[in-house]
Amino acid sequence: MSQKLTEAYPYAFTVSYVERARQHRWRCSDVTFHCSEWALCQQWVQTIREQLTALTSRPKHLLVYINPYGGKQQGKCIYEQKVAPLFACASISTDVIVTEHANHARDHLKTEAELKKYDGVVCVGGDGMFSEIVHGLVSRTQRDNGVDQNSPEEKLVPCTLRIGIIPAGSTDCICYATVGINDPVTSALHVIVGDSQPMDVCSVHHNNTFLRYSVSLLGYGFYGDVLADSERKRWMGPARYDFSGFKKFLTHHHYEGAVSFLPATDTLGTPRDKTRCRAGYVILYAYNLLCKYEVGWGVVRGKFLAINAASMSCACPRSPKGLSPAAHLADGTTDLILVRKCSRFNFLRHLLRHTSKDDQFDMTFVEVHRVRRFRFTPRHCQNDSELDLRENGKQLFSQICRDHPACSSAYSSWNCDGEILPHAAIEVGVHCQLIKLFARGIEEQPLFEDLANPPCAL
Ligand SMILES: Nc1ncnc2c1ncn2[C@@H]1O[C@H](COP(=O)(O)OP(=O)(O)OP(=O)(O)O)[C@@H](O)[C@H]1O
Ligand SMILES: CCCCCCCCCCCCC/C=C/[C@@H](O)[C@H](CO)NC(C)=O
Ligand SMILES: [Ca+2]
Repeated sequence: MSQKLTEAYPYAFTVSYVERARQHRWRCSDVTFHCSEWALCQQWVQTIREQLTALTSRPKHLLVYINPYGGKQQGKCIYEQKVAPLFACASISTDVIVTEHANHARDHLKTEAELKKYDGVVCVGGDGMFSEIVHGLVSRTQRDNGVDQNSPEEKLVPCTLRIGIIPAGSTDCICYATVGINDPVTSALHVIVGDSQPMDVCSVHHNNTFLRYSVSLLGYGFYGDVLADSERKRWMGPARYDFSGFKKFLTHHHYEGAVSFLPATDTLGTPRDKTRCRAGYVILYAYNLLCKYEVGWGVVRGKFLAINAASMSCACPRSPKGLSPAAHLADGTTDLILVRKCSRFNFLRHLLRHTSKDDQFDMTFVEVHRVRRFRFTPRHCQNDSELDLRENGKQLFSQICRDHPACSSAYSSWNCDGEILPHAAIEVGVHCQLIKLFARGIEEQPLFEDLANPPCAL
């Protein structure tokens, strides 16, 4: 809210508010009120300020990290031109750090940042930048609470600070799947009004050693290969995914192994539901504990083109309904999608269904399970020297071996939210609602917008 004293209207004040626009976009609008007397005008201004200050869910001081090299390298410009003026208008003060190298934000959060000073952390970038913030905050929280991240069975302590995402990346799938659009102004307004959306986080381990956290996609086979190839083509910007996607589609590699999983039989809903995760979805019973007892584990062995675990829909501009359209953001489960070896034609049909209304799971070579934990063991894991070399970190030799025609199709890599994991054999557990975002989930489009959604003052 701001107070304007112009000659034409000496007793006037202006209120800025959020207005809903098309396709989940939010915009900031102004309305100016005129008063007959100065004192009355002051009384209004003071009362509105008091009301706004009393809203404790709204952040007052934020720590902002900008990745100047994400997506089309517009992060700094997007923040300065579109977001900073809105934060200033809402009286939010900020400490801004423009990152100087990869993992700058993660390491700063993990060790240095004075987190007590802030009401939230905002990242300007893509899914990779968000992942840095998650790793920094989750690791810091576990360290501060004496929790050992290396134990796959450990119950992790939830983070208290909320995270805001100002989209400036290539895929922006986490922003898209939690807000409904990758639009910097909309995301800034969700931060300002103090929205809160809990979110699940998967921990990924290998041999009782912590590797990484994942919130969107863990993909072996097709999505792992696409990522590995596209990382070498970062100079192409977001188009690298299309190029590598086409290339890897033609390559058509399959990978052998066993997937064991603990089905989430006690939750409401399945991955084949027609219902979608939308704003206001309430979890009736949330698991924060990882299930210790290995009862009811299932095993699927075979040759796979893709093994995907989608902890959220993974909707993005490329695929507006996502890899698993009915997945939920905060139900403590991940949707395990197994695409068995099939013809190129059938795989193309499956991929194209991500972009249409048809069910991508309704195919004989695709199966999907909603799970709380899973493990993957590649077929040659026990005695294959290539894997031992990779897992010992001898990356150069491993790369030479992978490029050799005889070795090239034995193992893929895991795509973990856009980062490549160094191990093929992994164990994954879902930690229900470990983090919170400045978001509210995708809103249903109301029939009568004005009645259903009263405006919200900044
Ligand atoms: N200053 C920097 N220099 C180089 N790399 C950086 C810097 N800051 C962050 N990074 C790294 O850049 C990687 C990519 O960033 P980001 O996720 O923002 O964009 P993107 O990969 O284009 O988008 P998306 O992840 O949505 O596909 C991240 O993994 C992050 O660790
Ligand atoms: C030949 C036609 C192909 C059409 C295929 C459309 C399917 C697109 C599905 C995209 C899902 C993206 C899931 C998001 C993963 C992110 O974690 C990661 C990091 O940003 N992005 C990618 C591309 O790996
Ligand atoms: Ca989930």
